[in-house]
Amino acid sequence: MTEFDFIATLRGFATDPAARGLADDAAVLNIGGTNIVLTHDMIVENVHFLPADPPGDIAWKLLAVNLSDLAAKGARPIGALLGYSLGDDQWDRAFAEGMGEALAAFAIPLLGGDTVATAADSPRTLGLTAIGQALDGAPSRADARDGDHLWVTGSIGDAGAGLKILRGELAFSQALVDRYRNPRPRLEAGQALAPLVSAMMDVSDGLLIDAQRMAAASRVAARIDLSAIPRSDDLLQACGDSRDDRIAAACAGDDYELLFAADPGRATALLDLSDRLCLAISRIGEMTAGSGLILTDGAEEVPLPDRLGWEHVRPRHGDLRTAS
Ligand SMILES: Nc1ncnc2c1ncn2[C@@H]1O[C@H](COP(=O)(O)OP(=O)(O)O)[C@@H](O)[C@H]1O
Ligand SMILES: Cc1ncc(C[n+]2csc(CCOP(=O)(O)OP(=O)(O)O)c2C)c(N)n1
Ligand SMILES: [Mg+2]
Ligand SMILES: [Mg+2]
Ligand SMILES: [Mg+2]
Repeated sequence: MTEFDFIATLRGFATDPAARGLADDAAVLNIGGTNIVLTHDMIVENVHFLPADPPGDIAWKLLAVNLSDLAAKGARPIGALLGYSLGDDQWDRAFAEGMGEALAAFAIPLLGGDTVATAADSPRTLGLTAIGQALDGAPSRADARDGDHLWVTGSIGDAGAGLKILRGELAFSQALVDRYRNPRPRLEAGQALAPLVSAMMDVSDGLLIDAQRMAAASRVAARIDLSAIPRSDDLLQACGDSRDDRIAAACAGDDYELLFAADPGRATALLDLSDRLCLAISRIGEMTAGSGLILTDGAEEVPLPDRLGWEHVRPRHGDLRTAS
C-alpha cells in the first residue's frame, strides 16, 4: 500500500472537522475560540536522514519538519512531544543534547513523549508532535481560487542537492548540505502571511507534487513556470540551469519552504512583507479553472515528469529505502 492509499483508508472515519479531511498539513482544533494546531511527522534512518548525519542535526530536523507544518498554518509553536527509539548510549546522549538546543533555539517547551528500545539492526525511527496556536485562523490547503497567484518563499532544490552531495554524486557545498541537514521552518513568515493568503502549505515532498495537492484540495488547476522557480546561487553553481536541472529542483523535496496562493490584489502587500522579513517571495504561477498541474518553461508548455516528488511506498524486496 502507498502512503496515499493508507491515508485514504483512514479518511473514512476521520470525520471530525478538526482533522480537515486528513488533507491538510495539520489538524486545527477550536477550543473555546482558540485555534490549536496539531501535527505529527516521523523521520526514519535512510529515508529522511543518513546514518552518518550528526545526531544533533537529526534532532534539529525532527523538530524543524514539524514546525514547518505549524508555519504552514500560520501558527506560533507552543509545545512538543517526542517519540524516541533508543540506540547506543553515545548517540542517544548527543541526540538529547541536540534536541535540547533545538528546542531552546525556537523557545519551545518539551511537554512529554514516549521512549522504546528496538532491535539493534532496526533503522532509527523518531517522531514528534508539535502543538501551536493560530491567532488569525489557519489557512488550509483547500481554499485556493481560480485566478489566485501562486508563490513560494526562499529557494527550491537546495536540500535535494545537499543529499546528492552526501551521497557522493555532486561536488561539496556546505550551504547545500546545511539545507538538507538543518532545514529552517518559516515560522515568522507563516504567521505574517496567514492573513494575506487564500491557501498555504509547506513544501516537503517536492514543489510540483505539493502544488498538485493544493490544486486538487482546492478543486482548481495549478500552472507553474519552471523558469520562475527560485533557485539559489549555490544550487545554480552545483547543478546548472538546464530544463532537467529545473525539473530536478522542483521535484526534489525536503525544501521546507511555504507555498501559497493569494489574490492578485495582495501582490504589493506580499512584496512589502518580503522586504520586511528579508525573505525572498517568488511568484511561480497561478491557479486556474480545471484540475491538475500545467507546467511551462517560460512561454513553452512542458510535459509533466513521471514523478512529481516523494511518496512513501514500501519496497517489495530489499531495504526500507523509499523511492521518489
Ligand atoms: N498514520 C496517520 N494517521 C492519521 N492521519 C495521518 C496519518 N498519516 C498522515 N495523516 C494525515 O494525512 C494528512 C497529510 O499528511 P502528510 O502528507 O504527511 O502532511 P504533511 O506533508 O504536511 O506532513 C495530514 O492531515 C496528516 O495528519
Ligand atoms: C536518506 C534520504 N533519502 C531520501 C530523502 C528524500 N526524502 C525522503 S522523505 C521526503 C519527503 C518528506 O518526508 P515526509 O515523511 O513525506 O514528510 P511530510 O511530507 O509528511 O511532511 C524526501 C524528499 C531524504 N531526505 N533522505
Ligand atoms: Mg506539510
Ligand atoms: Mg506528514
Ligand atoms: Mg510535514
